[in-house]
Amino acid sequence: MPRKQPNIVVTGTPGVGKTSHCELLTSSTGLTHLSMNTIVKEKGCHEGWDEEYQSYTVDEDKLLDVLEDSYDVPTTGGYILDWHACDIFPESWIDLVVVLRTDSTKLYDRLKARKYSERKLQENLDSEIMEVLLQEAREGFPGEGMVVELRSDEADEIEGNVQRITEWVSKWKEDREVQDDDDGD
Ligand SMILES: Nc1ncnc2c1ncn2[C@@H]1O[C@H](COP(=O)(O)OP(=O)(O)OP(=O)(O)O)[C@@H](O)[C@H]1O
Repeated sequence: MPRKQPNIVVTGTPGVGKTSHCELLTSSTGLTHLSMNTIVKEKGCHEGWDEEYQSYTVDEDKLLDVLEDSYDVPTTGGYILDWHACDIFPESWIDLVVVLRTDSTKLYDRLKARKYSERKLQENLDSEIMEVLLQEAREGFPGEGMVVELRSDEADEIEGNVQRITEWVSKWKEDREVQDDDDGD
């Protein structure tokens, strides 16, 4: 059975604005925000805390099992998956990948405000400058129009991005309804 609602991945380097976008998208689209950071922590999808990186070492297989078994992500749809990586998600689960991008000086300020270590800060800045997540998204989701790159430098850009994604969701649903009607004929 095809999904009645789409699944969207919102990805990007830490600090780029994923949470800020997802919170607004939840109310404008009616989709459910699933933060992988929260699920990893709450459902124990990890192999412990890494002191050096100040983050959990994620058990990706367990995380995918939880998304499938507890949330029915691939079959019911209707989720916004918020994660700083996208290559763990099977292509068949996902309808759109949004890669948020930001200027490195702005990212520096945002991560500095979080008191990231110099090493972690530099690694994330390098990742943003090298477009690591954009490449990952394009390789993992090669289908036409699957990956959208959006700027998240200024606060007022968030609203425009949210509007654009919300319009995409409406169109996706309309197209499915037309298809269902055609199949019913
Ligand atoms: N487009 C933007 N313009 C100005 N400030 C922004 C923008 N997007 C996010 N911020 C600010 O940057 C900080 C980080 O944003 P946010 O938590 O949404 O990032 P994130 O990508 O979800 O990070 P993480 O991956 O660590 O969860 C917040 O203080 C937020 O207010």
